[in-house]
Formats: sequence, structure tokens, C-alpha cells
Amino acid sequence: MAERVIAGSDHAGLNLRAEAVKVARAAGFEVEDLGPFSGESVDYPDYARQVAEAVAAGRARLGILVCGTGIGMSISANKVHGVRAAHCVTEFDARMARAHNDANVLCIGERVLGLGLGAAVVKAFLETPFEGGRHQRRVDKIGALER
Ligand SMILES: O=C(CO)[C@H](O)[C@H](O)[C@H](O)COP(=O)(O)O
Repeated sequence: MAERVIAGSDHAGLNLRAEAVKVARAAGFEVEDLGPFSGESVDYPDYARQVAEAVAAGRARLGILVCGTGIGMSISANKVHGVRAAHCVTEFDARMARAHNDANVLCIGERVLGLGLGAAVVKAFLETPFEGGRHQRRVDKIGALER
């Protein structure tokens, strides 16, 4: 069965979210796209909450959130227990967020990355596995901060 990714954005991340959905489907993921589907101004915490809660509940293994900078999405998503949201601006960030931090939500900014680099960051995030080992101990300590 295909692994699931769940995606959401605000109005400032609409186009890069559409690219991210394409990248995820091309990589073999089943994608749930929560929108929004028009350019009307919306509030990023509303979409961050939906994606973060879905990942925390196990409805999808990974989440992708896009706003203008990725910052508001990451601040919001990290409020949800069980979520390790990483704000990434390079492909290296995205690889390390998965390999070392076992990040389960990627937060990116369309106004910062544009579509080309943004798509490359998404691909790097989706294709990189968690390394475990010493990193698992550290991720466990992140979890302990929630208790
Ligand atoms: O949350 C953000 C900043 O951390 C995002 O970039 C938002 O997309 C941005 O603030 C939206 O701004 P707008 O002027 O309402 O388009």
C-alpha cells in the first residue's frame, strides 16, 4: 500500500503546494491535499493544525505545509504533540531534517524558494530515510520535552 502524505498551505503557498503534491505523487506517495483551492486570503495556523493533527494521529506518515516563508507554518505545526516540523530552505536542510531529526512535517516558503527549488526541497525530504542510531536517542529526548 502506498504511503500517505498530507499537504496544506495558505494563499501565499498555493502554487508551491501544487508542485509539492505533484512531486509526492511522482515519488509514489498517496497524497491528501487539504487546500486551499482558491487564492483567497486564509490563516496559516488553520491549515498547519489540520496537517499536524493528521500526522500526529497517523493518518499520514509525512506532512507538507507551505506559506510565504514557511515560518508561520513551522511555529504552528510544532505546537502539536508528536509533530517534528522542520522549516527548510535548502535540499541539505531537508535531507538532514529527515536523516537526523526524523522530521515528519516539512515547512517551506513559496515567496522564499520559488517553485523550482521548492520542488527540489520537497523531493529531498520525501526520499530521505531516518538514520536512527544516535539520532533516535536525541529524537526521543525531543519527545520527552512534550511530557
Ligand atoms: O506565516 C507566514 C510568515 O511566517 C507566511 O509567510 C504567510 O504566508 C504570510 O504572513 C501571509 O502574508 P499576507 O500578507 O497575508 O499574504
